[in-house]
Amino acid sequence: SIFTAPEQVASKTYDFIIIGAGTAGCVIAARLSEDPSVKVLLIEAGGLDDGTAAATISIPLLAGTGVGTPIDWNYTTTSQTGLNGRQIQYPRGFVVGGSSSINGMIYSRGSSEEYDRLATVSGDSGWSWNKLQKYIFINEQHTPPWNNRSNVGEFNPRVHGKGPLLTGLTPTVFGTDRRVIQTTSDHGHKYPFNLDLNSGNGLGFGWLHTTVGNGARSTSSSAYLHPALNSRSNLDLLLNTQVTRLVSTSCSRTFKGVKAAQSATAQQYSFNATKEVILSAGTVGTPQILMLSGIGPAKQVQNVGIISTLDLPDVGANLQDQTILALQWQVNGRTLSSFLNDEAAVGAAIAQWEINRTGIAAGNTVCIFVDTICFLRLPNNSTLLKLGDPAAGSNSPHFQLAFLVSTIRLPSFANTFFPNVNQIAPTTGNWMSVSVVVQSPTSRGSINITSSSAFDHPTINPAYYTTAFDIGTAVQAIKTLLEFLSTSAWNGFILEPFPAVAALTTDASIEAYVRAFADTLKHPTSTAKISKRSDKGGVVGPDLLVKGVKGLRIVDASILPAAVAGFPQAEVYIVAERAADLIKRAWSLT
Ligand SMILES: Cc1cc2nc3c(=O)[nH]c(=O)nc-3n(C[C@H](O)[C@H](O)[C@H](O)COP(=O)(O)OP(=O)(O)OC[C@H]3O[C@@H](n4cnc5c(N)ncnc54)[C@H](O)[C@@H]3O)c2cc1C
Repeated sequence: SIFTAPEQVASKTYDFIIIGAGTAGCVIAARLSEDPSVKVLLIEAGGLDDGTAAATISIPLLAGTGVGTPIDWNYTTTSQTGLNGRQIQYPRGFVVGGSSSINGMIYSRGSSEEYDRLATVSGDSGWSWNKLQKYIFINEQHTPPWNNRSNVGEFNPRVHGKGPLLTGLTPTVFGTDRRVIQTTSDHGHKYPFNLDLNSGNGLGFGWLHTTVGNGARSTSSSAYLHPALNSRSNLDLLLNTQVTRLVSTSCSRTFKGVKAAQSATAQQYSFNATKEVILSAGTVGTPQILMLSGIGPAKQVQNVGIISTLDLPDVGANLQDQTILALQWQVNGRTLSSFLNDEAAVGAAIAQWEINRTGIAAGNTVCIFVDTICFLRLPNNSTLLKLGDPAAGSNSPHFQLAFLVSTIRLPSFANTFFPNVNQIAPTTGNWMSVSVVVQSPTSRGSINITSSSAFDHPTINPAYYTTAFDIGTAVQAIKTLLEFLSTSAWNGFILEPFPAVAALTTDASIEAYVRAFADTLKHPTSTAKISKRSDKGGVVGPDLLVKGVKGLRIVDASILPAAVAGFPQAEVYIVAERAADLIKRAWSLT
């Protein structure tokens, strides 16, 4: 059943209570409720992914437009010293499906070494790439684009499974895509083509999967939750209700319930879990709820008047996030701006989508869609590596360059201009944009509560570009991009750089550009990171149970030990699938 207020929920006792119907939470809810003998309650702060939200979420053309709307938590970071003191808008999904309902839809698993690192830091080989294969296969499924364009030679079918999460490649090859691929064929030793970046080999240039299938966005809600809700009576979803804190049994650290309310002034309701409470509130929400419950750095918790239950210093610490910024060139080709600025044309595309989920709107995202991408390492002789190598291994990337295309990817069209923060897109000319991401940042930030109320936003401080490695890697990434675009495939296509890009002639000018324009890529992780059960540091052990307490598990991006070498949602899905299996085994469920 679906409830819109806590008083509607007749039973206050369930076997499992899951906090947050986001990317991970929906997977856990759907998998646990496969066993008809258990009752599962899923509590979500946001609303259902229907009504007006449904179009924003489902229509690929509109992906990205949920940011800054009521289906976004609309957080803001603290002033970032590494970004000239700027504060950054910090989106997170506030709706069923969580961030999988508002994200950029890119599906990229990263390198196998990343999962092997998860196994090493947790001391559990079950988290290794090889052992996780079965969970990857029951999660994801490659599907053809809406126009059935052949994807032969653009991916490896053997590394994709039969799961409910639908992914696919672009419906139309774009001129820029062809030039990227051409460069890999002209200079394969330097710019190697990778048939499938989801194969565990996460380095090189290749085609990018997105979570789009049958012409629509696939989310953890559409893939997992709704099918489960539609077919089972042992799963309840409570909407518009925020968990305000976890409740332990008296005089013990066994967590057997939650308090929840619809606003700071509304009545608080209690719900009890006879088996487990599972926290899936995300990298921001999870440490916030832990601290509100007295679990976290004792001093921080006490500062806002909460009694410390368990001094766990790593709660809210180790925040890692990646940044994005774009470089733009005027090119010899038509752009899509006229379509995107033409309300009637966009309206017609959406009307066509509503009829049969085809056409331009069934493509991919409107402003930062990527068909081709590369994940690269710093040169082996880079002095930056003397600072230490934060990548998961020697086959894992330090940075990413993504070749941005817009919604209509007809062969004769060029890319549009992707403006950085505070940049205004030119109204004339045809533009190509390429984004730059430091994949393995060493800067560490934090999440902290500001009051004892769950309804006050926590402080979010990603501490961007506060290490020499991060800024140096961004500079190197931009230099690599400039070199890549000077190869022959781009001759005659690139006319001239945007003035701000033309000014990038020295390391100092590139660094200034990064600090002026870098924005969040919206990939925060690691605020409740995993470690060996015997390790003093970390928040959860290899089974994702919170250290030092009983009955409480965390399953979301906060447990990841480090920023993801691909894009995080794929890894969150994979972690959630294995976590569901661990929970089922712990309670002998089917
Ligand atoms: C705009 C945007 C673009 C992105 N683009 C990409 C991309 O293209 N590819 C990619 O791989 N990743 C992308 N990401 C990141 C990716 O979506 C996230 O890393 C991933 O979805 C996180 O999953 P999660 O389960 O940890 O958290 P979420 O999916 O965010 O789920 C957390 C859920 O908990 C709920 N919640 C929080 N607090 C409470 C509370 N107190 N009570 C009840 N419920 C609560 C939230 O409302 C939410 O539904 C993007 C993210 C954003 C925001």
